[in-house]
Amino acid sequence: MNCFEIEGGHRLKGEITPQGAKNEALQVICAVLLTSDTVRINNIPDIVDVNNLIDLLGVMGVVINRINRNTCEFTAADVNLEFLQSVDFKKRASSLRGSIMIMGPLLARFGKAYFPKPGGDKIGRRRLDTHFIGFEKLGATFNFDAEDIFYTVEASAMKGTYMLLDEASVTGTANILMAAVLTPGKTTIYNAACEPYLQQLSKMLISMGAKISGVGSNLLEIEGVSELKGCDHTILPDMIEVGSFIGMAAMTSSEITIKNVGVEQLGIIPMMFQRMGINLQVVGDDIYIPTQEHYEIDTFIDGSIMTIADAPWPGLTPDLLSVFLVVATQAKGSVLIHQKMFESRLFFVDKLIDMGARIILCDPHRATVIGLNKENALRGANLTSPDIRAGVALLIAALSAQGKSTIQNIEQIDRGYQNIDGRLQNLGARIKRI
Ligand SMILES: CC(=O)N[C@H]1[C@@H](OP(=O)(O)OP(=O)(O)OC[C@H]2O[C@@H](n3ccc(=O)[nH]c3=O)[C@H](O)[C@@H]2O)O[C@H](CO)[C@@H](O)[C@@H]1O
Ligand SMILES: C=C(OP(=O)(O)O)C(=O)O
Repeated sequence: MNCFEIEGGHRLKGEITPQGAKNEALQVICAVLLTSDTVRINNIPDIVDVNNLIDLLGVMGVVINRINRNTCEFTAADVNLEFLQSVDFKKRASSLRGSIMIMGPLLARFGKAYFPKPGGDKIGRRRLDTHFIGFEKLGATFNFDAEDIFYTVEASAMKGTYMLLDEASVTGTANILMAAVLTPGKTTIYNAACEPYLQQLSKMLISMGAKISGVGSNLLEIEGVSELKGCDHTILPDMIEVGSFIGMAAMTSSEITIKNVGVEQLGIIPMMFQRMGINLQVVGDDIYIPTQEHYEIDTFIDGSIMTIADAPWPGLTPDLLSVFLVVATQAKGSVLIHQKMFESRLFFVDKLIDMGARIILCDPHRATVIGLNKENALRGANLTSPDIRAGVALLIAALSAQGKSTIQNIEQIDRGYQNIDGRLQNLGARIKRI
């Protein structure tokens, strides 16, 4: 097991370019199963979760042609459906969460799909009801083997319909959308998630011949078509990486330019960092963060302590709350971090408290952070990364801390961040993989 050894307290400087978005990659790579034609995808992040999904498709019979580190061609002409019952399939599919999105395409194209318990971050209960209720509405029958934890959906004929999702699930919407594009008739999905990941998936499906309207809203209308063709798709920059780098620059008092961020698709992320007092400037499609010795958290207009909470898009993505929390530890002022969606994502604050941060964990969903205003640096510590985003938050804390830190379980960070140590070394970070 690798770990990171970090000597903190040094400023960083230079330019960094975000990788392609992990959560978009997982959607659009699953979408290649919708056609027997070749689909080319550019700007694929070279990260563990995405590589596991590509390998899974490969063993399912999809022909994969890796053009270079970040570009792949996929041809799903012969998919081996029998493999979906094998032990190997169960093992591979359950190594990540995003692979659940093979179900919609398989159901639409072959009339059946199977799935074991999905993997992904252990950040609280993560139900799949929305996915399966949606498939059932389209006419599929659903079976859940509770002993084996194995999900089955089958349909001899599906038909477009109206559905109101019980929640705006990101992967659920993607799964139902991919099933609906090949389902005869009109499907309406209300309370659809509308993250840039889904906008990009829709854009790709439209270029494959799908008929979708309402892209970017929570009301998607789909007119089913009988087949889809190949396409060439480019993944957006990873907005979670962009946010992580903004937080890192502020915490380490560094001057950093984040290149080609896809600023139009960042939603309220830059504004929320500005409310944390961080000076960031949008220059073309780059974000420039000058060295800042101090940053002061805004209050609400009435002077009360600000709350930073997650919400379905275009609200603030839950995947950045750990970064906002760590950034607040060195701000001037106080903030309440409210993680509404997940119930086990804030426990890593214990480690920040060990490093000297002033945080009160009010309950599993809420933490109050009283900023140190950089008057006392955090102390280096031995840390373990509990999940992908807490892992990055701890990495940022370690880079800002006085002294040496080690971070164990960095496989969690590698799931979502491409060559993070190498890219941070280029900015002058003293980080070693040992
Ligand atoms: C592979 C992938 O793309 N993973 C992302 C995806 O996971 P995923 O698609 O699994 O997450 P969902 O959107 O289904 O749900 C996430 C959590 O939020 C809750 N919920 C969801 C919608 C809603 O309107 N209200 C609500 O409370 C759910 O009950 C669940 O606890 O979306 C999450 C929410 O942005 C992100 O954290 C994950 O990184
Ligand atoms: C929670 C995340 O990922 P996953 O859904 O793949 O576990 C994430 O990307 O922050």
